[in-house]
Formats: sequence, C-alpha cells, structure tokens
Amino acid sequence: MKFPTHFPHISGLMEDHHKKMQSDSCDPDRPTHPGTFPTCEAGRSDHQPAERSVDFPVSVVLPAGGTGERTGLQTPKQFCLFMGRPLISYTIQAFERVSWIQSIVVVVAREHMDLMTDIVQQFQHTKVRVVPGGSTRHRSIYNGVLALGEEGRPVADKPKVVLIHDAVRPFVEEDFLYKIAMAAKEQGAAGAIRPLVSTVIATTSEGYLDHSLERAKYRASEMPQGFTYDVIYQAYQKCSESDFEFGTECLHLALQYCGTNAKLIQGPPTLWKVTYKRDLAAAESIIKDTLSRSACAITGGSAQAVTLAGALQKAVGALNMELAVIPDLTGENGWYLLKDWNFIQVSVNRSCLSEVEALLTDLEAAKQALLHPLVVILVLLNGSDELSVSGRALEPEAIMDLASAAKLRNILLYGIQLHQSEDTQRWERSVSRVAEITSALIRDRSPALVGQLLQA
Ligand SMILES: Nc1ccn([C@@H]2O[C@H](COP(=O)(O)OP(=O)(O)OP(=O)(O)O)[C@@H](O)[C@H]2O)c(=O)n1
Ligand SMILES: O=P(O)(O)OC[C@@H](O)[C@@H](O)[C@@H](O)CO
Repeated sequence: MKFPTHFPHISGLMEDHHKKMQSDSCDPDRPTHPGTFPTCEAGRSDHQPAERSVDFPVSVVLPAGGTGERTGLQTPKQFCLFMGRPLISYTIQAFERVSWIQSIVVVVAREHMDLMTDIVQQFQHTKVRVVPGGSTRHRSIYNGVLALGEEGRPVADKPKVVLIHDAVRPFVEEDFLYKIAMAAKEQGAAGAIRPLVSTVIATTSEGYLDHSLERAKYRASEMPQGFTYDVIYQAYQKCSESDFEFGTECLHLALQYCGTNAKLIQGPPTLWKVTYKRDLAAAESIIKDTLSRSACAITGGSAQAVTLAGALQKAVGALNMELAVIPDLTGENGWYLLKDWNFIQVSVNRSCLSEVEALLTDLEAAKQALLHPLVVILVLLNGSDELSVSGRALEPEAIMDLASAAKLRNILLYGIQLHQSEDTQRWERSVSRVAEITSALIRDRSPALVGQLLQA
C-alpha cells in the first residue's frame, strides 16, 4: 500500500485527493437508505442537547492510525474528504462540542502527524492533541492513553474517565457519550453494543461449518467505550504482546487484566464504523442529509416576496425541509446566521445583487462556512407588469462573478428566476419548480452549479 509520505498542505491534499477519488472512481451508488439513521445535527447550535453536568474530568482518545485497506483507496479513510473536509474532522467536532470533555488525543501514523496538525489548524479544532500511533489499533490506543497521563503534564490534565472512540465513527451524540462516561465512572468500564445483524458461526480448518452461535445471546461490540484512567492504563500495562498484535477489544483487556466487568449499553444505529468504500458514500449521504433539513428565507419585507416565501415554505415542507421566513437578519434574527446552513434571498424585480452581497458578508462574519459549505440561493421574482418586465434584467455574469468569489469562502451561491403570473395554475407550477430546484441544490451542494441562474 503506497501513498505519499508527506502530504502537501491540506488544501493541496484536497485537490490531490479529489483527483485520486476520481481515478479511484470512488463515486459509488448512492446508499439505499440516505438519512435513515437518526444522526446528530452537524454542529447546529439549536440542536445542541441540554447541557449535561459532569463533575469529573473526561478525556477522549481517537485512534486514527490505520491505513483503511478495506476501502481499497489510496487515502486512509479517516482523511477522505466529505464536502472538502476530512472524515476525522467531523468526528473531532462531535466530541469538541461537548462542554464536559476536557481534551481529545488524536492518534495518527507518524507520517500523518503533519497532515493531522494541518487539519486541526485548518478547521480550528480545539482541545486537540496529536500523538503518533502504533502498528496495531491497540498500540495506537495505548499511545493515546499514555499521552493523557504523561509525566510532566499538569495533574489536572489526567482524566478520571477516558472515552475511546474509533476516529472513523463520525456519528456519535452527546447523550450516549454521557451514558458511557457515567457508567465507566461507576463500573470502571463501559461499552456500546448493537444487535447482531448476521449470525456468528465457527468454521473448521478445512472451511466447513463447525458450529453456529445462538445470535440472540450475542451482541456486536461498538464504540464509544469508556474506562476509568487507572483501569485502561493498568490493562495495557499488563496485557500481552499477542493482545497488542491481534486483539480488537479493549473491554476484554479490562476484564482479563483488571477484573473489571464492563457495563454494556445498547447504542443507536449511528455508531457504525466506516470500513468499506460503500460506507464512505453512506457517511456522505448522512452528512448531506443533516445539512439539508432546514433553510431560512429572507424576504426584505416586501409583500410579493413574503407571499412567494410563504408559498415556498409550504412547497418545501412537502419535501421534508423546514423553511423559516424572516424579513432580515437584524436583531434576534441574526441567530439564524449561527443556526442554519442554507439561506434563500427572495428578491423582487431587482437587477442588482446588493441584498445577496450583504448576506454573504454577514455569513462570512459568522464563520459558519468553516466547517460546512453554506448554500445561498437568490430567488428572483420578476413582476408581470410592463415596467418591471422592461426593467434591466440581472446580468448572468454578475451572479457568476459573485458566486466565484463566494465559493472561495466555502459558500455556494445559486440563482433561480421565476415570473409573476396571474394564472394561478401557472404560478403554482412555478413555485413548485422553485421548491424542487431549491431542495435539490441544498441537498446536493454541487459546486458545478454555482453562479447559474436557473429558470423555474
Ligand atoms: N494501527 C492502527 C490501526 C487502526 N487504527 C484505528 O482504529 C480504528 C478502527 O480500525 P479499522 O476500522 O480497522 O481501521 P483500519 O485499520 O485503518 O482499516 P483496515 O483494517 O481496513 O486497514 C480506525 O480509526 C483506525 O484508524 C489505529 O489507530 N491504529
Ligand atoms: O477490528 P477493526 O480494527 O476493523 O475495528 C475495531 C473494532 O473491532 C472495534 O472498534 C469494536 O469492535 C469495539 O472494540
């Protein structure tokens, strides 16, 4: 398995990676169940679960030192890009937004230390320390545990509980982390489990069935897992070379070497691990689904714009998207800049882009585009009367130029144009087309269509 020993700066990696992804023809079929997993909202502040209070220090070890051979790709799966951002950054975000987690140790292969440091800087991750991994997952996790208890670090750094979570399991929610952390504090160890999907069988050396396990008696061991620091540290101190080389279960080490019987807690289906190429497509679909559940329409307060936005709200509602309708982003409405990932600027008989330019400036100041590409859609309603129709039409080049500049700031700007009609059916068809185009643009977030003025 060969891949560059030194990655160019993350932006260069993104370009290289995109080329590799094309060459790997990694555009697999879209998964059959996009968005069926209840997932944590990708960082949406209004969906932050109720604040939990944890009165003991908790740290996290994210093993990310593998090569992802089973994906068949050159790029290790934890560094595969989803809308321009590596998978590991999504996992880190899921932990760093939890207020009672004090520190996160990311364990990567030595040759990826620079890349991982770039990612931390590029996406302004906090609480993160990067340490070198080992030749196996257990060795990597142990390096992370040792880093947490490093001599010379302030005692306050040493956690009471360590959460261990594969870096390629990006969909983890605070509620479940809390359950694991509290159970680990009480019991010494705790782990996530899920029902088995397939039956487990034992085979003979000749490749025949030896016996089958009674599936109802067994569970799949997932992540996150939690341990008191002393238990996981002692377990690794005492375990064998064979454990380090071939083991896959930290809970087993706690039982075998510390006599600590882990509390098992059934977790949600979102805890699955990205392992194969198909899992990358499933993960991207879930992330896109999370980002496309709501939008905010800004009307400027004009009666025609409010009417159109109201009709649009109903039409996109039928497409499973919530649409908030506000006149502007001043006062309390400024909250939407930190809450949503999709914005629709409704303009009536306008030939200039001043409202869009103002929105782009507000979005850039809010810095939401750091973690996810934002979508801004200009919905331009042209009146049916002579004067407005004869008014100067919006120059296609104007929106294309603005969109090119916005794309550099990770904001995807699209345009949709429709014409006021006295004919009710014609008008309803137009609104329905605007809703369908809006939903598709928000869902797919395709860079290819930015700057286009689509006709509804
Ligand atoms: N020496 C290793 C091997 C694995 N891992 C990490 O352990 C997690 C779960 O392991 P797995 O899914 O097996 O990842 P890989 O070993 O990369 O996958 P593969 O076996 O397909 O190469 C991953 O986040 C992986 O990066 C690690 O930190 N150090
Ligand atoms: O074996 P892999 O390296 O693919 O993945 C690690 C998994 O075994 C591990 O994450 C859970 O089963 C819980 O221990």
